[in-house]
Amino acid sequence: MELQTKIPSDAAVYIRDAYKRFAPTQIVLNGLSLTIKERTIYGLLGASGCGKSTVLNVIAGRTELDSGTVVVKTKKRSNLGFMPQTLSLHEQMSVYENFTFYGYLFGMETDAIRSRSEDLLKFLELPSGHRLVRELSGGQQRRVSIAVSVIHDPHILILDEPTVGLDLLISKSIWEAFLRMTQQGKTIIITTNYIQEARHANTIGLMRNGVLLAEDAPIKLLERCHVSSLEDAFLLLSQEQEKEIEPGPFPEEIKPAKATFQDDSVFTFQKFKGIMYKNITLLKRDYTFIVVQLIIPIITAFVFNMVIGTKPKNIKLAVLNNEISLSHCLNYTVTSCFMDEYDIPTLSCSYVNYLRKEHYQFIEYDNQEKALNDVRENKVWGLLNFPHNFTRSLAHKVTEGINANDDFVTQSFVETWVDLSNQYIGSFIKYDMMRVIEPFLQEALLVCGENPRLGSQFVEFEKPVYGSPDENFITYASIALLCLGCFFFPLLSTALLAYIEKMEGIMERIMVTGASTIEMISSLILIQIVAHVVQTTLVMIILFWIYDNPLRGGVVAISILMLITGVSGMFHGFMLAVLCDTIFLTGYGAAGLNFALCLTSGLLWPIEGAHVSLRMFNWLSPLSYTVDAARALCIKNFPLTHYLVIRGFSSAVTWCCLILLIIYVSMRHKKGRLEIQK
Ligand SMILES: Nc1ncnc2c1ncn2[C@@H]1O[C@H](COP(=O)(O)OP(=O)(O)OP(=O)(O)O)[C@@H](O)[C@H]1O
Repeated sequence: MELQTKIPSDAAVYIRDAYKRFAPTQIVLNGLSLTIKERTIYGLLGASGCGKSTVLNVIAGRTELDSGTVVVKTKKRSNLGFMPQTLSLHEQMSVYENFTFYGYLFGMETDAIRSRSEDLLKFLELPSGHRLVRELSGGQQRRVSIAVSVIHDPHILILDEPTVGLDLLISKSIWEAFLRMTQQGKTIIITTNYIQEARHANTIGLMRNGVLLAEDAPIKLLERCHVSSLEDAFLLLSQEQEKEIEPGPFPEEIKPAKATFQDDSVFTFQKFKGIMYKNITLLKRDYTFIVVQLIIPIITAFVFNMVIGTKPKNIKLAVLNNEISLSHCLNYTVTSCFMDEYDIPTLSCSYVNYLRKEHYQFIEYDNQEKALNDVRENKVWGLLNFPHNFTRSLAHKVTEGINANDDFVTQSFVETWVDLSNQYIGSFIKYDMMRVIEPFLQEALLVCGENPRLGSQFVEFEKPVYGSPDENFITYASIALLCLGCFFFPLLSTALLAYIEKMEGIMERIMVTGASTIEMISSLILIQIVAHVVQTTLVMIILFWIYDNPLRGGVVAISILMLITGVSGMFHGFMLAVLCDTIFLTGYGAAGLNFALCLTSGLLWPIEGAHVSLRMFNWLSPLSYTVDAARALCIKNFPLTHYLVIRGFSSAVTWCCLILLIIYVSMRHKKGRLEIQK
C-alpha cells in the first residue's frame, strides 16, 4: 500500500533499488532506480555491457531481480511491444508473414493484422509486404523489426538499440516515427549507444556501474552539467561517480522480484496457432528440408540392408591338396564308399566342393611355404592342407574307432591356417569349415549304406524356439537401426530448427510475447511428427517388406513405440538446442549421442558382452529398453502385456517426461538468454 502511494500516477514503469547479478562477482544492477513516464520517450544510455538490455528484460518480465521493486503499469503482455537488439526475424519469411506470425501470437484476427500491416508499412516507409525479409536492406529489416514489435498496438514499447548500424537519415526518420507514436499515447523505452541521438528523448537515464548517474530531460542535463553535448555530460557525471559514489553492498537477503502479467499462461490456442503458422510457412518455403529429412533415412535403410548381414562372398583360400589336383575336383561327386578297399573316392574334393557352395574361391598351391607366404601377404585369407592319404586315414579312423593307428589319425585332419586379423572374415571361414563337416560326412556315410547320423556332432539342434535357422545378424541389427533412426533423425532436425531460432534471437522474442515452453515445443513437435510418421513408414517398408527382415507381429504396437521414440528424440533435440550455446556443441552433442546410442543399443554388439560397469548402467540409455521391446514385438511376437514390452514403453514415456522437465527448468533458468550472446 505504502509503495502504491509512492509510485507517481503517470509512471508507466517504476523500478526501485534493483539488484541483479549473474555470478557472485558479476553485479549488473546495483541498486538502480528509474521512473518512466507515460506517453514519453525514455532513452537509457550507457557504455556497452553496463546492463541496459538487462533493465529492458526486467521490464519485459524475462529477467528476475535478486532484490528490488519493478512495477509495469500494464498487466497484460499484449500491451507490451519488445524489439530485441538482434534482428530476431524469420528472414526466409515475408514481411507480411512475420507480421501475421506475431499478430497471431497476440491473438489478432487475420483481417486486423492485414489492415494494421498496411498502416505500419506506410508509417515506417517500408517496401512491399510481400518481400522476404532477407531481401531487404539492413535499415529496412530494422524497421520491420520495429513494426513487428508494434503490430498489436501495444501501450508500452521496449526497444533495444533500434537504430544500431543505421545511417543518420534512417535513424532520424525512425526517431520521428517514435515521436508520432508518443503523440498517439505510447510510452517508448529505448536503449542506445549513440548518446547524441538520445537528445530527442523526453527523459534520459545515464547508466553506469549498475546505477543511474542521472535521470532528466536532455536539456536539463546539459544545463545542470554546464556542457553543450550529452557525451560531455555523461563524461562529467561518470567522473563525479568515480570520486563520490562507493557502490553499496549487494543485499545479503535475496528477495526475487519480477514484472508479472496476467495473460501469461501454460497453453493458449491462439499462441499455438501462431507458432504453427510460422512453422508451416517456414517448411513450405524451405522444402529441401523436408526432402532431406525423408531422403536421408531412406538411403540409410537401403545402404544398411545392402551392406550389413550379407555373408562375405568370393573369399580366396589357398589349397594344398596332396591327395589329388584341385582341377580334378570340379563337378566331383562321391559315388563310391570311402571305406571300400579298392574304389576309394577322394573326400578332399568333396569337402572343398562343399565349401565352394558357400562361395569360397580356391587357389591351388604345391608348396606350403609359398602358400603361407601368400596368406601373410594378404593374397589369400587362409590355407587348407590335405594330407596325401586324407580319405584313407579318415576311413581308417571311422572304421577302427578307438583302435585307430596314430599315424592315420594325424593324417585324417585338414591342417588349416587362417588370417584372423579381420575377425569377421576369419570367423566366417572357421564357422563354414566346421558347419560343412556334418553334411559332407553324412553324404559319404550314406553312400556306404551306413547311418548318416554317425557323421553328426553329438549336439542336435531342434527347431528354434524363436527365429529361424537361417536368422542372421541383420535380423538382430535391423530393429536397433529402426529405433536408432526413429530417435536420431527427429533429434537432429529438432535440434537444428530450435537452435537456429535460438541463435537468431527468435526464441527469446517469442517468449517475450508470453508464449510458453509447452506452446513452442508442442507446435514444433506437431510439425515434426508428420515428417516422422512418413519417415518411419518408409523405413519400415524398406526394412520389413522390401528386404524382408522379420516382422512377426505387433505392427501397430511397434509403430506406436516408434512414434514415442521419435517424440523422445525431438525432446532430446530441443533440450540440446536450449542447453548448448554454440552450433558446434549442438551438432557434436547430437552426433555424440547418436554414436553412444549405436554402441549401447546393441546395434553393433550385444550389450551382454559389454563391460560390467556399462551393463549395470545401460538401462540409463534412452534406447536400451526400447530396442529390447521392439525386438520382443517384431522378432518374438510378444504380447503387449509382456514385461519386456511394458518396460520398453514405460522407459520411452519416462524419458520423454524427464527431458521435458529438463527443458522446462533450463528455459526458466535461461530467461532472457535464449539467444546467442553477442
Ligand atoms: N542471462 C545472463 N546470464 C549471464 N550474464 C548475463 C546475462 N544477461 C546479461 N549478462 C551479462 O550482464 C552484463 C550486462 O549485459 P547487458 O546485455 O544488459 O548490457 P548492455 O548494456 O545491454 O550491453 P550492450 O550495449 O553491448 O548491448 C554483460 O556482462 C552480460 O554478459
